[in-house]
Amino acid sequence: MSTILQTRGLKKYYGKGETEVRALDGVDLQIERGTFVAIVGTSGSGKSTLLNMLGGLDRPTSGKVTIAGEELSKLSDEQLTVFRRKRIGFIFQNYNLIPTLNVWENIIFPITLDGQKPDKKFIMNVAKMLGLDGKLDSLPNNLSGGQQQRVAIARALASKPAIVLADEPTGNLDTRTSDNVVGLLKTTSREFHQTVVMITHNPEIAQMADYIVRIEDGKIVV
Ligand SMILES: Nc1ncnc2c1ncn2[C@@H]1O[C@H](COP(=O)(O)OP(=O)(O)OP(=O)(O)O)[C@@H](O)[C@H]1O
Repeated sequence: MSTILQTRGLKKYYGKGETEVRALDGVDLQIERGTFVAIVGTSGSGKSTLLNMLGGLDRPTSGKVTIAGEELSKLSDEQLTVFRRKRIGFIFQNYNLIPTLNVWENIIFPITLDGQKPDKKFIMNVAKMLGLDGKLDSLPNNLSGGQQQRVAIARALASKPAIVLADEPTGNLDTRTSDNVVGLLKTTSREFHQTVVMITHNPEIAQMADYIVRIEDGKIVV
């Protein structure tokens, strides 16, 4: 196995002096290619901050994030945006689908934004695995929550990113749908050799991961 993602001495402090919040306080993390990792911890422990740093959505106060050999702090904002679009797929709790675009258009949206041609065969395969092949012409509003989240997963996988980052992807779903969605995410990541890092509050969902990373007060605890 090879390391796809690594952090060293990662810190993110918000504010200064008495109001300083140490959201991340020295995180050393190493994630191997193709693994499915759950990040757990109480509210305010630093999970979303960590995911934002891993995805290059925000810059750390100090420390390093290296993805596929690329150290993110060495990239300009513009380079980081391109790197993110090409190498990282994001899945959020509230799906973030575009209501005026149908399912297929939503799935390929980030690829077209990047000026690339979608790999139709690959995406159809992903859509099929996620049970969306009969829904490609539907608008998001006509889908259930679970179906909308599956569209968001297909969109995240469509550009074949090395890493998929998911922030509470099942937060708005009932237990059975959550199990299904995470099971599918696990299957697709295995099938397409993608690394998945997922935040969850739900211990049962966390148990579905290959590894669990627990974070407390901005630090990883074992
Ligand atoms: N932009 C910000 N400005 C100031 N403080 C922030 C900011 N973002 C997060 N924090 C603080 O950093 C700490 C970690 O927040 P974070 O959102 O990473 O926690 P979390 O574990 O994801 O929480 P939750 O499970 O509730 O989403 C919290 O104390 C939070 O209040």
